[in-house]
Amino acid sequence: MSEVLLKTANLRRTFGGLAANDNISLELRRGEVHAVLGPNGAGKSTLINLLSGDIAATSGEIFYRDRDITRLTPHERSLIGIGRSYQKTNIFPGFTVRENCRLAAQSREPRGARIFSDAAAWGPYRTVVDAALRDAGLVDVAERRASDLSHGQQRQLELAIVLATRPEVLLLDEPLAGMGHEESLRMIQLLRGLVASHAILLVEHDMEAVFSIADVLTVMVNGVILMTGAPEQIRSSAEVQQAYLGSEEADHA
Ligand SMILES: Nc1ncnc2c1ncn2[C@@H]1O[C@H](COP(=O)(O)OP(=O)(O)OP(=O)(O)O)[C@@H](O)[C@H]1O
Repeated sequence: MSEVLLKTANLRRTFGGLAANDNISLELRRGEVHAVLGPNGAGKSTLINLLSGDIAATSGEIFYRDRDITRLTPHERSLIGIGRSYQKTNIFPGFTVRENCRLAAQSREPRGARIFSDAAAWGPYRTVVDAALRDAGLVDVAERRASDLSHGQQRQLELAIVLATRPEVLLLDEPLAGMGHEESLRMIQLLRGLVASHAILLVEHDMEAVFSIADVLTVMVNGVILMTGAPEQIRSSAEVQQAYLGSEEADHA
């Protein structure tokens, strides 16, 4: 089996009296897309926020390889190889696509070592920026201003910005949100190209896309894991049908 990069043990987060995540134990492996499904309010965003460090766990642990990272800040997690995208765009609109990636690449350096004003200091980032642009399908628009990109290209730039931080783990929060069919297919193709070298956690409402790309699915309901399994197991589970997929299909009927 492939290498476990990120693992949680009995992770819990409460907001007042509500357990938004409770007893969450899961593993993200290199070479796998692990999708997290669940109805609105199930706790998916809370889980991503806990893994990225944007919110603190109430109890439980998060391990990166064998290191306990439960108390690390988001920046510290980014430095060791955990990258996340946000539902809300994280782009500098007045900068070019390439400049956005350069800034992200530079953020990997310890704070004192950053020299934003010196363009020559960006040289060492060229390789990683070029790779991020290539892997996110943006080579042809690298010199365009981010604000001039289409919605789908801006979502690709979100991905490029994360890739420029050289992560091994990608935490992707609704990367297909607001995309048309063609744009979604393009993004799925790009994600497929990244799987071999990364562990990918995907929160996404587009079921067709999720089932077309996920190797493992975790279904959450009311803050807890209902089931984790391969796509065919999830699809054929009566429990999952009842708790989630059935109601989703009914919603879209
Ligand atoms: N900052 C917060 N303060 C209080 N309650 C919160 C906070 N963040 C999330 N919650 C609550 O925790 C529960 C889980 O929310 P979460 O956003 O993680 O669900 P979700 O599965 O991502 O939903 P959606 O699919 O709608 O994005 C919800 O009941 C939500 O209202």
